[in-house]
Amino acid sequence: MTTQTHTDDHQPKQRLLDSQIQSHLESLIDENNGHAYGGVWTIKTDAERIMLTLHLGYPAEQEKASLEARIKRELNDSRDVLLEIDCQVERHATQGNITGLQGVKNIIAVASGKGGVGKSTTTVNLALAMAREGARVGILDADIYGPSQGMMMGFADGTRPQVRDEKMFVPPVAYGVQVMSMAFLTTKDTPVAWRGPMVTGALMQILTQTDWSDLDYLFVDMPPGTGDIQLTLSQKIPVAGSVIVTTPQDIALLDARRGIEMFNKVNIPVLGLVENMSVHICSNCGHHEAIFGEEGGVSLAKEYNVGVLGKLPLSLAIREQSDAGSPVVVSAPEGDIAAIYQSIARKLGATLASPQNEQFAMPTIGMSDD
Ligand SMILES: Nc1ncnc2c1ncn2[C@@H]1O[C@H](COP(=O)(O)OP(=O)(O)OP(=O)(O)O)[C@@H](O)[C@H]1O
Repeated sequence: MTTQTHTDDHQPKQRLLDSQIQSHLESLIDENNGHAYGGVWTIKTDAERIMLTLHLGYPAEQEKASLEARIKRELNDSRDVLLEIDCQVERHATQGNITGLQGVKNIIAVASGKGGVGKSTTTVNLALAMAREGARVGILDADIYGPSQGMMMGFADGTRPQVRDEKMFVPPVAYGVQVMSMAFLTTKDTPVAWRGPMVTGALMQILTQTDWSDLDYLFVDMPPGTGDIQLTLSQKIPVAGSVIVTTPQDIALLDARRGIEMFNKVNIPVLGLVENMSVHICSNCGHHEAIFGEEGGVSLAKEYNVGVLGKLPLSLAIREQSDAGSPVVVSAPEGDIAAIYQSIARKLGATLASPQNEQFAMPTIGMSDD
């Protein structure tokens, strides 16, 4: 089997048998999870074209063009290569197999060990990136003490969800994403000095009384930290997987460690870390500077055997666009930063859908130490 990665125009192109195409494609590595694609291809050929359908359990629409080009190079066939991606997101196991939520296939909790690391910004851009990959997506802003999803998604102050049948909230939609937030139900004067049980009770009520419509992924922007509220939510919300947002700063890493341990305790797979504000790129000269230290998230990920889904630079555009209600993934979708969020979204979907994760999602026996 030839596995050429480069073609040059002078090299005579080959004409592969369908079985050869099949074995090339099966051994191709899925860059979103590091494993070979295997038998997920439908192949049709004629005199001029190789028509491929890739069947995936996660959305990857934004990767289509680059993957098609990669396959063209790999096969080095004289015919044209046309790629379609068919995505079927399945419902994955929840912690302890607790009952899932109507209208939602998979809930992803986005957490951080401490406040201010960019968890909400990451959630909103990740959700929008997932939608651009072709998934149906929602966001629940559970960051009760600083709900910011409404503002970042461009909703006007005072936005309220409609109520259906006097009991279900219809989530407002922005950029194709369904959003619910405590901020839609309260006023600025509502006291936020609620105690834990009130907070978790109110959030569970919003979660279950929202008429989520046919979502592949619902991102829950968790309250920052790893206290009682977070632990209770992690036990009650039927979560398929979690993402931890951290900065490379030591203290944030210590806190992120607590986040991983909290999810381990309640048997929620940590699908990966997002390292935020990992380098500063000078807007004048383009110089990269790791102001919060280098590779912190990577070493944490190694220690706990979780992957780093991606790293975001400290960037003025990320902050300004979120504040303006038009996060960078939708305001500059072709830019370098949007590309990082797109890659994180695909990796997240691929990690959740991988068979390795299903094994991890099974309840573990005899592991608990408390
Ligand atoms: N990569 C980044 N580059 C520049 N600014 C960023 C970046 N990520 C987040 N920010 C900014 O940092 C501030 C804090 O971000 P954000 O509100 O997302 O953090 P958080 O972890 O959700 O905070 P909290 O938990 O307190 O709600 C915001 O002003 C946001 O715009």
